[in-house]
Amino acid sequence: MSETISKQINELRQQLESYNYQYYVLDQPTVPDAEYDRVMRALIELETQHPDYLTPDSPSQKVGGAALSKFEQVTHQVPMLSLDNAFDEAEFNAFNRRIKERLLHNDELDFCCEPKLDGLAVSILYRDGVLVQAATRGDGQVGENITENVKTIRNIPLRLRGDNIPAELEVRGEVFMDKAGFARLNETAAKRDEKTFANPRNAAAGSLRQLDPKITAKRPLMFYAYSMGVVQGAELADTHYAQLQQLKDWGLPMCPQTKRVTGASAAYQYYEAIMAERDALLYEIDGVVIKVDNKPFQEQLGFVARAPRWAIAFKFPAQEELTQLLDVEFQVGRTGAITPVARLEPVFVGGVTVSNATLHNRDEIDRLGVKVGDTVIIRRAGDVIPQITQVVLEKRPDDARDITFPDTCPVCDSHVERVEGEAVARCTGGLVCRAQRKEAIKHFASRKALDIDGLGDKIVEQLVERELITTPAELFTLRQGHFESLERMGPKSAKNLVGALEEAKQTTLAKFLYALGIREVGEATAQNLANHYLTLEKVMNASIESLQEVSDVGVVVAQHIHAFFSEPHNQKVVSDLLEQGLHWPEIAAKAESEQPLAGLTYVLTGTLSQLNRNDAKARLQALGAKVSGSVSKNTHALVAGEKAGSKLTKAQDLGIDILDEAALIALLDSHQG
Ligand SMILES: NC(=O)c1ccc[n+]([C@@H]2O[C@H](COP(=O)([O-])OP(=O)(O)OC[C@H]3O[C@@H](n4cnc5c(N)ncnc54)[C@H](O)[C@@H]3O)[C@@H](O)[C@H]2O)c1
Ligand SMILES: [Zn+2]
Repeated sequence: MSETISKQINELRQQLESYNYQYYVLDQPTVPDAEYDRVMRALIELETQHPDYLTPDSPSQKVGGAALSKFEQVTHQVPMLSLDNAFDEAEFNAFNRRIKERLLHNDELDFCCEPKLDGLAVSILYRDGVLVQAATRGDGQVGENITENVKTIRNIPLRLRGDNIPAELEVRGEVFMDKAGFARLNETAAKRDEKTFANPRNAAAGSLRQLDPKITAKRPLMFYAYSMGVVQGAELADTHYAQLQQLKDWGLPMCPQTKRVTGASAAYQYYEAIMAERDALLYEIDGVVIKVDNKPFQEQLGFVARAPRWAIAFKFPAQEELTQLLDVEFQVGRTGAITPVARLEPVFVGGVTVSNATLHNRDEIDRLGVKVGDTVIIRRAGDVIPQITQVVLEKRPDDARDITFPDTCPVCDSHVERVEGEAVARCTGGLVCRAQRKEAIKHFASRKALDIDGLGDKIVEQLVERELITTPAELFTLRQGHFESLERMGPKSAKNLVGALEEAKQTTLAKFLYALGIREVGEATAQNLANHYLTLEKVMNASIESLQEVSDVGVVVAQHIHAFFSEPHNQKVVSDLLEQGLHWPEIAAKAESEQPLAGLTYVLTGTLSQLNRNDAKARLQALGAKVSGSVSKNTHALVAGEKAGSKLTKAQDLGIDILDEAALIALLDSHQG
């Protein structure tokens, strides 16, 4: 029995020592604070039940981590301690009861309430008002000399101001990084492929413990004072709150949210109010610190091994927790984007139970290096959706398995496309995929596409939900009776819809191509494709290389078009549509007279006020003209709008014809059928 207890205790101690090392020395924690706190509680519980095993070198009796030897060491005349924790209201009330009993005090106590800043404790020594030394907490007894680094923090005065300045004043407080500064620092680091910090606390610690103060100076560090250490040659106030005011008068920054209250329930209200404000605060906090305000009471209460009895860190519910990644599922969005979603062992974090988290895309999976079966850190802060922030590698099981992205859509089995340079993978079955059906059919029927009069979004939704149609082609198989069965649809509207469908069958190749909803193929691109290839068959068979010859089509769009028409499901819908009788005038059959600008190259420049640039281009192309982006001796004419620049000058130099917008409109109108 006793052997197993001692073994258990040793394991917990070793675990905590390793966490301490990663956290305090490397500034790189591997588990969330909540996990650390749990292990610590388990240790304290065992040590309380079996006091024989309690030793002074147990992590439960020690503060922080050892001072790094690369810095000069500073011995603290008054030890820098940690704080005891309360994790809920009952624990906080127990704290209040304990101290009142110890003080034999029946009335409500005054408390000084402060946000618990998530940074690191620092001691700053002023002699005759001048900053002479600064040190980290280290192990509480011995810290690191970081004077030059602390001097670079902008809101720390190098010289005190005001009256009655003590001969010696040791100020204690927290150095931290605000949320915006932390985000910027990590962004820059990520861009340079440098290591990023897990949280603002580690970023602050890592920045402050730099051997080169010039690096510290570049980091957005801030300081708030929260107590005094050694003080000589000054009268001090007899409450903690009033002492903070004295520090403020001497020019030291103090947290603006600090407040004095009377009684435990007022302190609890403060805790709730700050928790509600938490997301809006500019800096990260992990709770509030409640301190007995009366200084003589503080002295009476004194200390236990590693913390004062007169204060407590009342922690907020954890925003980071450990859980296990059970599986990864792939969801298809309404535009075909395939998103990996993590299925998690349900865990209570940030105030809710979380069982799913998005993994965004393949790049994110690679960045995390995560496998199914891994223990991961999940973070949920405020309203932000839950994120997996880190993998706990030391907890990886032997049978952890790689996450493989599907080659085919999990919904419709169409091919999955991943365009180079884009993080997102997509289902190419735009016309058939159940996940994309509603959007695809709405787009197909929209005004600039097939323009099916009366077929609004609500109707499409009903048709799809009732499974009356699964593809745009099936729209044309619907009879009046089908429409009449829909909500709020009279016989007359149903009849009109059937007529509108019949009418929509007569279209143009450009509109048909646009209606298919190929990614990044807008109206203008569809028109260019039609002008270039003249027939649907040629568009469908075009290679990626050939597609790039079409004006405005780059490699990405070419890949989208090619992938779309390579997908057999889509080919089937296209042939179904043709079978339903969709048709358009053959462009190739156009008489010469209908292509009056064939062989002529136009260039558009400057701002057009009446025509939109894309329309102007499309109309020129419809008349057979080529529209190019640059002026050369082959240019037939330049259309110059307002504020035309270098292209106009070049055209003038080359003696090329120049049209203004009015002339262009006249030209287009003169060829209007
Ligand atoms: N994730 C890990 O691996 C890991 C490892 C070690 C420690 N930790 C975390 O650190 C905690 C222990 O660290 P700790 O000993 O620094 O204790 P603590 O951070 O829980 O509390 C003490 C510290 O609070 C800070 N503080 C902030 N605002 C304050 C204020 N207004 N007044 C007084 N102090 C204020 C001071 O720096 C003080 O040293 C653990 O509970 C755990 O959450 C995590
Ligand atoms: Zn699909």
